[in-house]
Amino acid sequence: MSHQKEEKARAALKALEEVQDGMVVGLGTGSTAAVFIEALAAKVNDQNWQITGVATSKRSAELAQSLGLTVKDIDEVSAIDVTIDGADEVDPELNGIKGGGAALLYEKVVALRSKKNVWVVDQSKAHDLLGTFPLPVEVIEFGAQQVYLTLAELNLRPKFRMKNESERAKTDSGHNIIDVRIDQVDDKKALAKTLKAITGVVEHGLFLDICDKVIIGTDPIQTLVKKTT
Ligand SMILES: O=C[C@H](O)[C@H](O)[C@H](O)COP(=O)(O)O
Repeated sequence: MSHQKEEKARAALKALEEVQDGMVVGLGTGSTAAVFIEALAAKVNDQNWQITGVATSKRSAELAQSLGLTVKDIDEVSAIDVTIDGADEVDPELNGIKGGGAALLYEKVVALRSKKNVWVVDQSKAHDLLGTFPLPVEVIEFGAQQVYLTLAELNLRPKFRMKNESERAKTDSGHNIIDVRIDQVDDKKALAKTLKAITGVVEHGLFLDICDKVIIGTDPIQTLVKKTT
């Protein structure tokens, strides 16, 4: 197993400690979240726990169900106790970039209704400043090129995410993704507002003030916890 995979697995397994019998658990998307889902399913089967999962993508729902976990739609639960998800980049204030796997929209919907959000990452995701990783912006198909032009006018160096040479990638909602570069942008909160205000933009992958805890799967494990003011 590669070093990075080992760290992802260590973080994902540690996150099991966040879950107790009876909880409704948000199931993130990506390779790290997948390890968590597998470990959670094993724990549930072993301990005979009653856990309800709320998935942040079709593939996480399918994985969880294939392992015997109960999965409900977000609109079928009254609350989500904790969500365990991966991230593409995280800073020391627990702000992050998500959506490398195109699941940012459902991930943000689930995260914003979760009592606690825990991210599981390997060391390569931890950065002092956000912006090394391209920021995904989810846009509706109609007029996507117009949004692209607007993002170019904002000097965000947009690039359509492609499925193959001729086809644009699509999210679970059937939207397109435009990846932008935000390494030159100092005020990420202002950028988040600007992006949300563009007609045609559904969501962006800046997760600001959402995460409560980051587990970095180094040996020994490092934990970052949100400072309460
Ligand atoms: O859209 C995908 C998600 O935001 C993932 O959580 C993120 O890309 C991290 O994925 P991984 O754990 O595979 O690095």
